[in-house]
Amino acid sequence: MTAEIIYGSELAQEIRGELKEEVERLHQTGVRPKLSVIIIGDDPASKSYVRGKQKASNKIGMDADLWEYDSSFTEQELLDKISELNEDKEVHGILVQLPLPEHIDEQKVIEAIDPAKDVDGFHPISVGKMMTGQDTFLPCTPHGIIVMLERAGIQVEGKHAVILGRSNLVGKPVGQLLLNKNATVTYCHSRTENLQEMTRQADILIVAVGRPSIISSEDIKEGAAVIDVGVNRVDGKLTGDVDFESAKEVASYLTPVPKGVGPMTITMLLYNTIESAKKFNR
Ligand SMILES: Nc1nc(=O)c2c([nH]1)NC[C@@H]1CN(c3ccc(C(=O)N[C@@H](CCC(=O)O)C(=O)O)cc3)C=[N+]21
Repeated sequence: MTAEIIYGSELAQEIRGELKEEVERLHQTGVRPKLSVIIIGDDPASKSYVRGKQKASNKIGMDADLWEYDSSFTEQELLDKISELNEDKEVHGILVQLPLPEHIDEQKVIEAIDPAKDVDGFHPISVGKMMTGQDTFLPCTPHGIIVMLERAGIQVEGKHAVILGRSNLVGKPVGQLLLNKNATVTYCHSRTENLQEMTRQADILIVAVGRPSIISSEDIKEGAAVIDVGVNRVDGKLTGDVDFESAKEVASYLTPVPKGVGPMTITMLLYNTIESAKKFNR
C-alpha cells in the first residue's frame, strides 16, 4: 500500500478562500473582524509563527495587530494588556503565543482572556463546553485535524482512534473531539506499557509528542490514517513525529510535515476569529 498524502496546505488554501469571501461580506455590513496576537520573548521560531498568523489574517483581508514585548514584560503588565483588549470593541480574538517565559503563570493568563474572544479555545470555559459538546471555540490544531479527516472522507464513527501525547493543547482535546464524533478513543503517553501494541490497533493514529521518528511503519496497522502533529527542528529543518518514508508504505492516509496540520491550525484560528466577529454583532 502507498498512502494518500493529505496536504493540509492545499485544504487550508481552499478554506481561506471561503473565509476571505466571508470577511468581505462582513466588511459590507460594517463589521471588521480583528485578531490581536501577543508574543513575549525573543524566540525566533515563535516570532516567525506569529508573523505567519498575522500574514495569513491580512491575506484574507482580516485585520491583525501584533503586540511584541521582550522577556522583561511582567505578568501584571500582560494581564493589564489582556484587560485592555478584552474591553476593546474592535477586537474579536485574542491569542497569547505559548509558551510564555518562566516568570509568567500561563494558566492565569489564559483565564484572563474573555471567553468570548478566546479564539485559541484554551480557556477553561471553552474547554468545558467542548467536553460537554456545547457550541464554543474549538482549539485550532484539534479542530484542523477533524476537518482534515472529514474532507479526506475518513470515517471516524465507530473507529479506534489512538492518540499519542496528552498535552492540553493537542492530545487531550483532539481525543475529546474524536469521542464527540463517536470514535473509540485510547490515549497513550510516555508511561504507556506496550506502546507498539496500542498504536498497531489504531484505525486513526494521531501523533503529537514532539519526538522525531517516534512512529514508523512497524508501529502502524496496515491501512490506518496517520496524522502527524509534530513540530520539530532537526538541523534547522521542520520535521514531524512520524518517519514519513516508511509510514507511507503501510498507512492509507498520511499527513506530511511541513504542509500538513500546521497550515490547518492557522486556518482554524482565522475561522474562530470570523465566527467571533459574527457573534459580536448579533
Ligand atoms: N497560543 C498559541 N496558539 C497556537 O496555536 C500555538 C502556540 N500558542 N504556540 C506554538 C504552536 C505551534 N503552532 C503552529 C502553527 C502553524 C504552523 C505552521 O503553519 N507550519 C507550517 C510551516 C512553518 C515553517 O516552515 O516554519 C507547516 O507545517 O507547513 C506550525 C506551528 C501554533 N501554536
